[in-house]
Amino acid sequence: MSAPLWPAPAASGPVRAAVRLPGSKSVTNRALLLAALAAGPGTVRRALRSRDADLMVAALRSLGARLTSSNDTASGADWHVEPGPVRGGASIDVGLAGTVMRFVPPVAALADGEVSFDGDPHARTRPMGPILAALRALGARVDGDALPFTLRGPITGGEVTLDASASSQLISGLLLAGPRYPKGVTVRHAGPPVPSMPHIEMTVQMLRAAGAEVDDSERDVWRVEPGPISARDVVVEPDLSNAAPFLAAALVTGGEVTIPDWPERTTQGGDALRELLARMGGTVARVPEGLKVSGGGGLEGIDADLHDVGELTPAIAALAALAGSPSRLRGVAHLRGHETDRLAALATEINGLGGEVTETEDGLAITPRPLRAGVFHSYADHRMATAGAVIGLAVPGVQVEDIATTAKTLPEFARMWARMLGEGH
Ligand SMILES: O=C(O)C1=C[C@@H](OP(=O)(O)O)[C@@H](O)[C@H](O)C1
Ligand SMILES: C=C(OP(=O)(O)O)C(=O)O
Repeated sequence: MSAPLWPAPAASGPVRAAVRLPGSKSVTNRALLLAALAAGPGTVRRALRSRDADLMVAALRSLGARLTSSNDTASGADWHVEPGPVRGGASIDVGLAGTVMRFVPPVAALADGEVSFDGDPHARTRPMGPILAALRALGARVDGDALPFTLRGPITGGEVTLDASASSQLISGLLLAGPRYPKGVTVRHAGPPVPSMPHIEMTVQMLRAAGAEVDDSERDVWRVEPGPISARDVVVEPDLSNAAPFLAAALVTGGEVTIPDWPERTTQGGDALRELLARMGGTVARVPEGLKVSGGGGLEGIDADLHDVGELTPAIAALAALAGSPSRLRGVAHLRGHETDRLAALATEINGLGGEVTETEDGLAITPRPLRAGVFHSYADHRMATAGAVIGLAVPGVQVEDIATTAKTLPEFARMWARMLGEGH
């Protein structure tokens, strides 16, 4: 049975809007996890409320932490987090959340007792083998190399080598729990280059901010010393990856979109939108309120290596399909292991509307063609759904299947999109 179809609104003119985005998924889930492992109670403010964040909250609760929210709205909350001894006996649902499936097992490995993990059907195909093997090498009993699996600690930590070319999260997960292992942890990567390095920098920076000692001076080696994680009051930045479809709308419609509170400095990969959108013809400016992107000067294709910022690929591919010249998106073979095989999904769906997209070994070659009305399937992938919305701005009659899947990181997407299009007309 297929999910409902959402008629993607076509833009009736240039959009002019300010779009306030909820907190970053990546920062929220790291901050909640570190707070749950801290030496005392702490607070995570302006945290994202979404499926992935709620799954993290539920996982940490079932491992023994107490989390209570205030200022709770559909898309944000302040969490008060009281750590407790990490306990076994839990059954954890990871949904389709990479941050939950890769970050929580290393925490569960602190417990003296069995913890079982499972998730959505597609989650069972996402790469987990290297992190489970690493936990096994560090002394945990793990049955299985993918979801579902059960894990039994406690582990003492130490040194481990793994191939993290399929996902940076395989490293981030081991590092985040690392200070709590009696011997700390040394993680060595051996294999093709690790993608999404800004997300590992985010992990290292957030660990250091929480008082952990991290040595990342040698390429592909990370050492986390054992020690307490400090209790803190953390404020989560807006989700810059989720800014992508909204800023893309400025380019597609020749309008202007401002994202308030764009951080001056950040480890979020989404910050690369400033450069990518400028290269595609946008005018990008920091303004007192945040970041403003204006279109109107044409939409050009791009040849870009997105290895560090793979999350942005669906939005960039949507823009590329509407551009005035061809594009090559490179360095993103690992997207085949994301929420869905994003390279296949993007090629199939854009081509289904009359486009010309071919998969390459590590990305996509996109030749713009006139597109027509049709269904854009989302494959339970929030970023496929929002890519369909971007194309729909310029192509009347696009229907995105299962827009509700945006709840993974942005439950308010459809309402925010409508509001953006309503403003300024
Ligand atoms: O650590 C994180 O918060 C993330 C790391 C990246 O994963 P990959 O390295 O698997 O691409 C990114 O794509 C994902 O959305 C979030
Ligand atoms: C790859 C993504 O998510 P996850 O955290 O589930 O890996 C994403 O949000 O683009």
